[in-house]
Amino acid sequence: MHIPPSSRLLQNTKPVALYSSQQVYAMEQEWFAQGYDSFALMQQAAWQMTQHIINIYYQKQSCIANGVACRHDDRQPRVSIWVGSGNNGGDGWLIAHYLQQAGWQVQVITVGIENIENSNAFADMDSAVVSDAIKAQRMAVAAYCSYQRFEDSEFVLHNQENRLMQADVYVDALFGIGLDRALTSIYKQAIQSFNQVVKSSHTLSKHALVIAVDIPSGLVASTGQVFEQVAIQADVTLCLIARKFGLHTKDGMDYAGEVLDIPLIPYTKIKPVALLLNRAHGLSVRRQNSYKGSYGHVLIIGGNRIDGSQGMGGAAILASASAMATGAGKMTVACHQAFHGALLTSLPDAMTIDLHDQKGVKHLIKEASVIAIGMGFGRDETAKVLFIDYMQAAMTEGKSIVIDADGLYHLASLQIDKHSVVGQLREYSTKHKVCLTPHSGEAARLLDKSVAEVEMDRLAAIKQCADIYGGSWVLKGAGSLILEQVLEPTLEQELEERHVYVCGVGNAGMATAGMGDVLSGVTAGLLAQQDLADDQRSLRQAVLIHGLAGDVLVHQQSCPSNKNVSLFIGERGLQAQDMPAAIRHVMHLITI
Ligand SMILES: NC(=O)C1=CN([C@@H]2O[C@H](COP(=O)(O)OP(=O)(O)OC[C@H]3O[C@@H](n4cnc5c(N)ncnc54)[C@H](OP(=O)(O)O)[C@@H]3O)[C@@H](O)[C@H]2O)[C@@H](O)CC1
Ligand SMILES: Nc1ncnc2c1ncn2[C@@H]1O[C@H](COP(=O)(O)OP(=O)(O)O)[C@@H](O)[C@H]1O
Repeated sequence: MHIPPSSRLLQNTKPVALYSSQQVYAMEQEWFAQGYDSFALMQQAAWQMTQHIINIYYQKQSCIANGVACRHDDRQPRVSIWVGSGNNGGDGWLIAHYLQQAGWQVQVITVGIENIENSNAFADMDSAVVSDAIKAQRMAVAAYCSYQRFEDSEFVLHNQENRLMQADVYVDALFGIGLDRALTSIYKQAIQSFNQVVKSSHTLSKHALVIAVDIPSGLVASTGQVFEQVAIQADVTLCLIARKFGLHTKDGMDYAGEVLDIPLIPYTKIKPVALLLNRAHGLSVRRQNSYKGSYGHVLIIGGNRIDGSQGMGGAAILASASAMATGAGKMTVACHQAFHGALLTSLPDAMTIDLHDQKGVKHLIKEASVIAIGMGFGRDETAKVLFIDYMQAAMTEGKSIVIDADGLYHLASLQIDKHSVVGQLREYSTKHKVCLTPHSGEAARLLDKSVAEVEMDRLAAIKQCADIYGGSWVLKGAGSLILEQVLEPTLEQELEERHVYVCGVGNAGMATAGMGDVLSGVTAGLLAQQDLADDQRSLRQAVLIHGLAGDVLVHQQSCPSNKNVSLFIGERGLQAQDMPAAIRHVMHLITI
């Protein structure tokens, strides 16, 4: 993934609107309803994609050999275009036709197409009975584009090394936004074969390029789901009409490669399902005439040790160190006494109290500006009683609340118990900041669903969480989703559907234990700093800072502004404990 350099970490561009397949179909229908022709749109799409393919290919040719420009060879490029039976395949046929006109050597591989029509090619081209995909196929066949049926050939499985099959560019036009379920056997086989052929081209050091038409086949555009890890592995996706949600969450991030937009039709009024964020809000510098009290007091409640089981003191340490790294003024940690020593060794700036000292903790809840509860809090009955008690105290005192991990576990079981605290929290969250930060497993429990059901439709899951429990939510994972509560909304805001945001930063190095505790700390630390504007201390800002900090540790180019800062660690081996230093660095970079 391309990571922006520090000068581009700030939010100076508009978030990218993301749409579902159904919405893109609706845009097309709006366009056709105005009298525009669908086949003309397909031709336009294919023509523009052809130009992109030519440009990308030659750009790549001139960049190989370690950035030293070298002349590409004189032979015409070879392209292998894999087409399915729908309109995505239609795009592929037309691209084949146009590339052949441009002098490229073209080979079309068809999948799932019974009969290739090669007679009477243009007799009924204007007829509405003939689908756009068939029209496209006829045009390509009439222009003598060579083609082969995947089903007939058995070629891929047996002749992967066959030089005839080797190409410089592979175009995937098997499925576009029409893919909505797990692949049937022949398509699965075709996609696996496509990836294998590309791989064998790479081994012949051909620098083969894979370009997906609209969306890599195998990836569901509305959800980002790939079934059984079978999808085209694209270098570039040429995204038609509007950016698809599935390209930026879950598996989409692994398969889409670089995404280039080909808008084709003008602005639509259809509201996107989500907005992609890559930039954080800039932070103002602190006032000189300020003191620790100006930047809030965070109370972390977590880090418990249940008798006879493992302790989770690290969760509280990571959360508190991260909150301090965002610039919170003061920190108290209510954790099991067994961890006080360890906590003070790593974070001497924190104050400590025993998690089980109910009177003392409730007194501190009064003092604090933000309560973050649940990280390593414990799941037993005693912990549940404490959770209810501390939640009620925090609500009575009107505090901002962050709930994570075991806090979410208790919330889910209190929902099953029909405990009044759930309703109270829902009501409370309409007037006060409440942030809830589950991963899919925790969300599944909160929704009484399986993890697979949550993963199948993460957008629906985060909306259901917000509907049931109220408050602002992040559904963590690759391409975390964020849905924020508007406090005391106007009637207009109440009627308007809220935006879901997708976090466009962060990396797989962050898939290690404790990263969620870090996020809770960042969220609480920002909330505490009331000198910051609402957007600057929002949940989406916290998720962005957390992701950017992960990127600073993994991608050297993320922190070029300060050559003296050496935070680079790399993806494998990144640990949650590395994050506070990177958070501090990001906080500095985004201060304007
Ligand atoms: N004129 C326009 O509107 C423009 C459209 N454009 C292009 O059209 C693309 C959308 O085309 P599309 O709607 O035909 O869908 P596409 O992805 O080609 O395949 C649908 C077929 O797949 C089938 N199918 C689904 N899942 C399956 C599975 N798991 N296993 C097996 N089969 C499965 C499904 O079957 P069904 O559900 O009907 O049974 C159906 O037959 C879009 O991405 C863009 O590239 C551009 O040219 C711009 C102008
Ligand atoms: N592949 C990834 N890409 C981007 N962010 C990730 C990835 N894997 C994990 N993260 C982020 O790291 C954090 C992990 O949180 P969580 O699963 O709660 O960890 P833990 O419970 O161990 O603290 C989340 O914010 C998540 O979005």
